[in-house]
Amino acid sequence: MIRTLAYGLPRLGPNREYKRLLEGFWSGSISREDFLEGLEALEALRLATYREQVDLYPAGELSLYDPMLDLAVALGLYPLDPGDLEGYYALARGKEALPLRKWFGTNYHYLVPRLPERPRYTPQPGWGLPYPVGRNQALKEGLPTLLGPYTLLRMAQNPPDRLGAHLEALTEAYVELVQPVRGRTVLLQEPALGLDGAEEDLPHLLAFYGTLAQEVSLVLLPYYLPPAPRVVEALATLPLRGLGVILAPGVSLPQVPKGTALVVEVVEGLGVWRTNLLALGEVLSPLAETGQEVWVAPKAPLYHLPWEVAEPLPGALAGRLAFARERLKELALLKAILLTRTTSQESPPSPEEETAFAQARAWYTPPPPWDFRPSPVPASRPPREERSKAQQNLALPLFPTTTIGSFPQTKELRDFRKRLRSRALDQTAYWLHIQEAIRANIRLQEELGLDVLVHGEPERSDMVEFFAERLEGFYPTQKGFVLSYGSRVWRPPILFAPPRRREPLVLRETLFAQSLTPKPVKAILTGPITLAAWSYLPQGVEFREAVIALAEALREEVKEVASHGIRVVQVDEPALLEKLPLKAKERPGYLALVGEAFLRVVGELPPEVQVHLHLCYSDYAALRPFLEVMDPDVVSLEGARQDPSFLQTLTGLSLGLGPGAFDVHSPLEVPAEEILTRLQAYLRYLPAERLWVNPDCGLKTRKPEEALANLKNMVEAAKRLRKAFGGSHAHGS
Ligand code: MET
Ligand SMILES: [Zn+2]
Repeated sequence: MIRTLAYGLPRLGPNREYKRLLEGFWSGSISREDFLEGLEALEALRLATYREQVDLYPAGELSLYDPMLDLAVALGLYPLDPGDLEGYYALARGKEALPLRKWFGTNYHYLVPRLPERPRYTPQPGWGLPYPVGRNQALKEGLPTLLGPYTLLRMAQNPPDRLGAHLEALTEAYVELVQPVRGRTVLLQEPALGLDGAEEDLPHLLAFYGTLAQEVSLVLLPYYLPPAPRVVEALATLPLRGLGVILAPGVSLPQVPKGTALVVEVVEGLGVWRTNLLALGEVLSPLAETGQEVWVAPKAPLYHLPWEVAEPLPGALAGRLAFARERLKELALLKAILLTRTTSQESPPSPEEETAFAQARAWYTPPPPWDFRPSPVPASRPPREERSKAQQNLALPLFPTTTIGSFPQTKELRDFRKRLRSRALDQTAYWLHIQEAIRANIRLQEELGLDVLVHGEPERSDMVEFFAERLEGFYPTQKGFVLSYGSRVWRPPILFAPPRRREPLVLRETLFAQSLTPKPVKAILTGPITLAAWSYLPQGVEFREAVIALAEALREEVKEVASHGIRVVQVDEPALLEKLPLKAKERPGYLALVGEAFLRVVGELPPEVQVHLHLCYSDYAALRPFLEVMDPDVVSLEGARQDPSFLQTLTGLSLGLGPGAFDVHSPLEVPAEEILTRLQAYLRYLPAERLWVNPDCGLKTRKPEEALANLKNMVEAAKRLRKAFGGSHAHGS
């Protein structure tokens, strides 16, 4: 028997309904009743969309904010009364909110729950299965679904050293959770089974799943990363209703007991290219012919894709993309192909079969070749002493002050951009407005007395989308929104051909800014790792290849910028550490790639050009080797919210370091006194001549008056610090 299973259809909805509902409810413009009704309608639409194309799909999947939070609440980690939406949202946003973290290397952020010290879990009535939204429908249709205990334990703020006791307690709790749907088929989502270390935890896991499988018909679904072969083999011995296996090169499908369906995960959930269904049919039909029950499914939940392809596409992309809804269609088509292959080998194909094959054939076109040959990797930059010496002509004081790039974006600016898009404003008029904004930013920075200036990035809607708009080979979508966290959405651009500069990327804006001031202005570029990480990659092209090609495009820009006399270049790589591979054996290769890509971008710059690297919040424990291979002159970090002791891991590196004078995510004013204390704390870990003074990220999301107040205080703090160090002698090393 062949069936289709899908999961994770975007809760955002076809027209960002989810965002509107959440934000309306939070702001008070949508009443509680209307809010819940709206969510129910959205869930009904999602179910109808599934139903139209696939056989099996989850019910009650529509989270109120985040599925991990739902699970944490259902298990009583944060006791809430039934229906206490205010309490729920207090955990998701606001002062006491749980921290956010990236989810399995994707761009979705989940709320990171805290496990109880003692393994005790008490399911909360009203928050478990069926979940608050889609409650009525969930009892009639679809598979009730839960995130599994292993994913909870591995992804928590405080993963336990030994899982045994927690898994034992969770067994009881999950058994209680599934009582309302006892005997039904339940979909347990366990992406963490693909992480390193799952093998060691197997005995406890087998006990857990084995027990739960006595209560419900259990479908166990790992996704994103293929679990180790030994893990798959062991899981295949359990009396499950279904076991998910990610089809990947080198993965062999396990033997499962009679009565267990193999959930073969075959279509992409993280990429946007249509699937070669005929080729897949060839691979799967021998399995289907054995009589094995097969369910075809995606390799990842579908919410990392936009809802559907809903805009006219340029020629190179037309007929080649599949977003979430198209993935459902692919599963249906694949099923049709498999059915005809297994039933009618002997007899001539029926008209239906012919249609299925014809459709599958027309569905897919092979990708054009990735026509890109990188130039040789440049030799490493001149030694640091030579660079430091050459950079003394920047004439920077001790504790140089700077910002990370973006200045507050006003509504006016956003309106100008909208009007440019709709052609109500022409390029020339738009450029005049941008110049106006740059002029104001430069004037402000000079008045404040900052040392290294920026143009303020008024022309950028988003640090990736902006570059995608200016590089050939990228398609920045109009309507391809996906959820980032909560109600926040973004539009990942699609890289479909080797990126080439169609026009200068940052040159015009940077030179204009530099023309207004004698102080050095930084040219600021989003780095190749981040551009690749926050885009959909070309079909059949590895992350590595995309990164190298992007680095090459940036290299040209950087050279041009320097040849026009710009003396400081900053590469922004906020995605650097979040892209650190989840599997330890892939990390050395990644480190090498990061080093090579950075060198390709800045390696040919003369020693007098100062190279800055900016990184956002991440786990800095892993940072040091990256700074060693990248070897920037200055690095700025998003560290203002961390304990300064995180710098311990970076002592002895001979580069300028700006760990962050204040947190840009808070609207609060930080007094100069407090900033000074923070800077002094940093000086416990690094020598004075290395400390840079800067906000910990861009100021784009702040109100102008908030940014101004804190920048003023920051410059004041730097001045006082210099005084304490006996005046402002030149910066050097
Ligand atoms: C998320 S990192 C942002 C860096 C960028 N240059 C900015 O200042 O906004
Ligand atoms: Zn940042």
